[in-house]
Amino acid sequence: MADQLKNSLPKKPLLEIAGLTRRFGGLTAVNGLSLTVETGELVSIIGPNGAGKTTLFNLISGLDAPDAGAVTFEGGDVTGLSAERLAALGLARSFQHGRVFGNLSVLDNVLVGAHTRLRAVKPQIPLVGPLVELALALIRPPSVRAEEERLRAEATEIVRMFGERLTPRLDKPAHSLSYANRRRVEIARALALHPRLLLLDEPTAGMNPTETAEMLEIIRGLKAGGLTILLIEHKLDLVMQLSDRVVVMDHGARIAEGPPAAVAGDPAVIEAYLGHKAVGAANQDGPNQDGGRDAEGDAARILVAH
Ligand SMILES: Nc1ncnc2c1ncn2[C@@H]1O[C@H](COP(=O)(O)OP(=O)(O)OP(=O)(O)O)[C@@H](O)[C@H]1O
Repeated sequence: MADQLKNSLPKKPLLEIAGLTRRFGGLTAVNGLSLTVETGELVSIIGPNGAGKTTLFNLISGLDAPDAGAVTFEGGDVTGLSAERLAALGLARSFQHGRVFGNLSVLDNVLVGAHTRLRAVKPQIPLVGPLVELALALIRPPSVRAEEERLRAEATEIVRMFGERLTPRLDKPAHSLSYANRRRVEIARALALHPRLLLLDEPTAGMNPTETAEMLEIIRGLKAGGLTILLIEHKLDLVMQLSDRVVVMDHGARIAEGPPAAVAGDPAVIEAYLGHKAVGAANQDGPNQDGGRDAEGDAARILVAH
């Protein structure tokens, strides 16, 4: 009976953003944005350079606080919570330029994610708690050793998802890895948190077509496993293949939303990309000078071709 009642109630979205706003001086980077993500969905956020996508991620993941609006995660208000608290609640993210602990090995980077998760679920005893933890770390009783072994096995398993790219490098320091591999490590670390929601900020930036295709398969696998994903991605062919829904931002606001094919054919979306492309071409210091890539030009071509 209780189950029947539960099933008949309207399902709450996993993530709900309402009227989110962030200003930097006179610039409104995110402007009254509202958005929902349902459990199991893969929603992509696209938009030209400077549209406000990363700022939006920073607001959702607790790296920055909004000037107005609210973020609700699993039905609870999480607006303004710290990134660490949010990670403990199951909200993990990767960064646009990849952030790893350079001096730690691949495995230890991933273990950081697992430990963050464990710290969150363990009861914290005020004052004596840290002393008990220190004592356990020094004495390493069998129960602690067994838990460490279990975590290492789990972290190794996560790294194996990235195949020959990462598995032979388990013990290598992260600073010795290629850029693409550092990005993979970062995603592996986020997965070790056992996230309920994974935020991926341009996971294929700086990757060649082969690496991009590999990452597409990894994200596809995560989605097939039921993980809810919010993705920022400039490579629109990847967005078109992966997304259940696409949200298009420009100047901090949502200008379109819908299934990939519908969004691709939306004249406002094409205009936003082509407009930025024209500005970028006319201005040598413009946003298209980002690492020499021409993502907006590529995006505009894909949209027009659709
Ligand atoms: N800390 C900050 N201080 C001042 N302005 C900022 C700050 N962070 C972002 N901005 C500005 O806010 C706007 C949105 O930036 P944001 O990085 O969110 O865009 P984006 O859509 O992620 O762009 P890209 O695709 O190039 O990564 C830009 O004009 C940017 O210059």
